Amino acid sequence: MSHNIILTKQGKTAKGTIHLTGSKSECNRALVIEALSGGRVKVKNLSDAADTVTLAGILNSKVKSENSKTLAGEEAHGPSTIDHGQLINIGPAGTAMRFLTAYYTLQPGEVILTGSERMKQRPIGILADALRTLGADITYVEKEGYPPINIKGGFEQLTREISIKGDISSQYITALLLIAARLPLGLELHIEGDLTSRPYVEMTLAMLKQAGIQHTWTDNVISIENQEFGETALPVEPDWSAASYWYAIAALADEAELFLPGLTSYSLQGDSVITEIMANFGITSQFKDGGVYLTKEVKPIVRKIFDMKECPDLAQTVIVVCAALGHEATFTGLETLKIKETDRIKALQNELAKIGVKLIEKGQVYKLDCSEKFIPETMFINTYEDHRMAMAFAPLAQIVPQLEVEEAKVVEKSYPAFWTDLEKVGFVVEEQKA
Ligand SMILES: O=C(O)C1=C[C@@H](OP(=O)(O)O)[C@@H](O)[C@H](O)C1
Ligand SMILES: C=C(OP(=O)(O)O)C(=O)O
Repeated sequence: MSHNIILTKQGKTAKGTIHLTGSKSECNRALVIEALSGGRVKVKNLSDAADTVTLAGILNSKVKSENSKTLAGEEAHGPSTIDHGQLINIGPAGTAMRFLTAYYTLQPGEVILTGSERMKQRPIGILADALRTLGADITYVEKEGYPPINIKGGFEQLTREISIKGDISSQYITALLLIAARLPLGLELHIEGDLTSRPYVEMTLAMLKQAGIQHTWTDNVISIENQEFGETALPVEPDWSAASYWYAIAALADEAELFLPGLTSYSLQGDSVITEIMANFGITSQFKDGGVYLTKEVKPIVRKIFDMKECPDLAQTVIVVCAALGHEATFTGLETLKIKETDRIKALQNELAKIGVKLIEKGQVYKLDCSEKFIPETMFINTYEDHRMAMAFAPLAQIVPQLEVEEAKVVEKSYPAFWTDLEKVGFVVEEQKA
């Protein structure tokens, strides 16, 4: 049974303190690092994002490390033996799918990794090919290049040098970097073409460094030698992608005073660039008292072009804010949106049409046309099993008198407390059976 949410809000003032959960991206890296380190590295402030809870559950249930040998022939660290042909379902978690694909090539035994119906349409071939070049045994169970995949772990490494396309998903690169230090020959990764979502690769390397793993990155080549993890804690910051919805709420309010504890200006998360993006919409971010204060000043919006290549998860947030304000901006760097939880371009086009706004694709450039924009009395938001569709459109409840959002629990993927947090700043959230 799916439940929709009806959102209403009196007035256009947003005031309150919101404690955000930990970054799903940082947590999922930290969990894999922890598992590969055999407990030397410990994650702190684990997120309650469903993708993280799923990954933690899978990694924790596989700890049977006694007496087993790793690929390198040393004593195993962390999860290492797995039951023959075990089926592991990671649901809609893209990072978990990609990171575990690499992770299980190191673990003796055989697994089938699968996910939601959408996951079976999200490509994995580029990563599987790279791992096969290293020597891993990966085969496709259904469609070539897509999950589910069968992994026979514990391979003999054939080479340390591989090439990988950088413009489809940075998650493939992260997956390889996470296991690199456990490869007997290490890894020399040549990134071909443009690198998309670059801050996520930087996050991976920064977290590995915190865990004692050194690297070099020269031009398009990242190298990591075989080396041991250090004994350390990996603290996780609150989620900046989640923070973006609070920036959107502030941007669509007349008055805002929001405090988001735990966020700092020196984040590993590229999505912290939301502070700069939203400055264009009159939002000031002041870092003090161990968090960030957002305030709003109504002013004309000048910036016309937004490149989302380094922060794709912010695209829906920023596009919806521009549409709601009738700001006809141009967007680039949206190519990867088509292979995320849904085809986010199509989903945006469909939902923005409900307020008369068009998102027009011209090659690699997307332009908003707000010439026929209107504000309906009620609006139904389809969410396409995409948490970010629900959260990016929810701020519109400040403008549209009644907003119904399909399948409220979709937000659990990254931000389970989203609806209850909205109530803290005066949104009225009512559950409605679909
Ligand atoms: O590595 C990560 O944690 C992520 C990388 C990005 O994916 P792509 O590299 O596929 O753009 C981002 O969209 C995703 O939500 C999380
Ligand atoms: C794209 C996302 O996640 P993933 O690729 O991990 O499913 C996201 O959270 O927006």
